[in-house]
Amino acid sequence: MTATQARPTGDVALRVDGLWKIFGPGAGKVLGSPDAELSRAELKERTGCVIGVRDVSFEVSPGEVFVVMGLSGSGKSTLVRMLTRLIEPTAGTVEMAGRDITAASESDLRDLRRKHVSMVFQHFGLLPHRKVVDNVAYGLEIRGENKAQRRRRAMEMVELVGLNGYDQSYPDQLSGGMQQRVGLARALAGDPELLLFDEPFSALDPLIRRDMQNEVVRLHHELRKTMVFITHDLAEALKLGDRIMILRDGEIVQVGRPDEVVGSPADDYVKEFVSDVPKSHVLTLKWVMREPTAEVSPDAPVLQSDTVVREAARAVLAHKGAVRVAEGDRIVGVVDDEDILRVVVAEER
Ligand SMILES: Nc1ncnc2c1ncn2[C@@H]1O[C@H](COP(=O)(O)OP(=O)(O)OP(=O)(O)O)[C@@H](O)[C@H]1O
Repeated sequence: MTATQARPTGDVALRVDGLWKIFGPGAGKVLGSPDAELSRAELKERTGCVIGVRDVSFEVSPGEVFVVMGLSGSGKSTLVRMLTRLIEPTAGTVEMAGRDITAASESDLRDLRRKHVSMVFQHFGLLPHRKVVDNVAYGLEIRGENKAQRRRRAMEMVELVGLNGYDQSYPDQLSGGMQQRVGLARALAGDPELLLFDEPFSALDPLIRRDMQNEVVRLHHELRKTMVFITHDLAEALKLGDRIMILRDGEIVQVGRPDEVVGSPADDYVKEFVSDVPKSHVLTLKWVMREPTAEVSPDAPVLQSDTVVREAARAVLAHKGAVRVAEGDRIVGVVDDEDILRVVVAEER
């Protein structure tokens, strides 16, 4: 198994296997023919078909935040829409908690979208003539829940996303950030197993955007929902993702934890992406440590290898000489002032 296909073990919330989307007339005939080997540009030139997503496979664990990142046109929206079959895949399978979505009937799909999966979009999609509380309750209404129940739940969600006092407002009376909070509350109201975010904060001002990212981090800590989050912003991906999948031209370039993507970019495309990242905020000691040496005192402090460099800096700099780095109980390396400063100084440059 290659690094780009690294898979988590244990339970699986979402499994995507060999997923393809080819747009255009005759798209169904491309797979299984030699044309399937062509590059995106060559295929377009030869057949007029466009590859949206090419042979993508990955798994998401329960409670994981899985970020899909790539430039415009890399296939992010097509991929996320195929997960609930808002776009029909050309080939491949999608399984959610063991359910085969690709084989599901229309009524199963309706059920899936009403009860099990919620989506948050860039354009909030709020109903302008409904108050905040009624927008939040909308999905519950469609599900047929009674009025008292859905109102109670909607008010809980309004409070959860920090919109207390705005339940009777209309969407156009709220700022963009607040409208997106309504979108979040609406998505959470039905207690879905999986939340899909399609560039939800791209249209927001940078400060509001940061607030909303923090809000997602907070909600995730609180609710531990499985999330698939689409973005073209690496900083957002690093902040939110337990793992990040990087797409280019519809294909997977790399899947890994933030420190893996920054510490060991799969190719020049990813290297370019991560070149401006403040590395000390992302890299862990694992990426800067050296082999343990005999000179390191057995009394030297021990830090875990998954400690972020920036957080370790104070302890390392405060100690005279190298500190030890451990994985659990096992000492796996040493780090001294110079190793830390090398990362920090490179960042300054
Ligand atoms: N309905 C369609 N018909 C033909 N080509 C399409 C269609 N939808 C998407 N594409 C093409 O598929 C490719 C992937 O598009 P997609 O919108 O998934 O990318 P994206 O990464 O989400 O981009 P963006 O960030 O701009 O939304 C692009 O080349 C796009 O032009």
